[in-house]
Amino acid sequence: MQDYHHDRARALLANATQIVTPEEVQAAVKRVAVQLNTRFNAEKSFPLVLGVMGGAVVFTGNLLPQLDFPLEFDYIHVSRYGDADRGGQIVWKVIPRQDVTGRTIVVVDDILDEGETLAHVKQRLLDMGAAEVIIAVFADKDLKRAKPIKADLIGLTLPNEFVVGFGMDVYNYWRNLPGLWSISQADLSAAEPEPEFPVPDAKKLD
Ligand SMILES: O=P(O)(O)OC[C@H]1O[C@H](OP(=O)(O)OP(=O)(O)O)[C@H](O)[C@@H]1O
Ligand code: HPA
Repeated sequence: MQDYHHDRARALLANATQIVTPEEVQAAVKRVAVQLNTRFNAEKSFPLVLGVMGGAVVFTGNLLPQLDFPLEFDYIHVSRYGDADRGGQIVWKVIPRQDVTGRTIVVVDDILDEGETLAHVKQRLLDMGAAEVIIAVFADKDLKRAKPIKADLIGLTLPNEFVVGFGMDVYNYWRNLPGLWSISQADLSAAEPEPEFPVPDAKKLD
């Protein structure tokens, strides 16, 4: 079992391509930190920063020590991809625990992909009475189509590929990489499996 996961994780990475270096990752985190500092040092507020677990764990851990204004931190836990490489139902594992009524909330997440997760999170916080919800993402995936939500702060823009590293996983592997890697299309579940036996011609089945 351990061997299986070890070998599978290594094989996925061996087929992957590095698209962002660790240095570029750190520069992106800094860009988001500078923008948040500029904004929150200019106003006397006390935002609640909410990391969206689990993907945001690395971005949040790198970002928080670079923020230099008073804030409160907590996390929420929402998942839409689970163990898959395609989004499905949104599952809340930890809901907001603070009273968010009237507060400015900064939601921190690793990636805005189709935008379903963060659109849902933002709406839930507004429904709970938050005054303002600011979305800060490490990465925004360029899908070349409209999304249900736009991030207010973006560290970097990624191509429309399935990416791992800096908190992002494929099948729960490789959240720990300091740079970003694009997983080979052939390794994703959308890839057509080779038929084991010749597939009968549909016309001959009537
Ligand atoms: O924009 P979307 O298409 O909705 O996808 C973005 C979400 O997907 C990932 O979470 P995931 O559901 O994989 O859970 P995880 O954070 O535990 O990896 C990521 O952390 C975002 O929260
Ligand atoms: O490209 C991705 N990689 C990892 N997790 C994700 N969740 C949404 N998109 C992605």
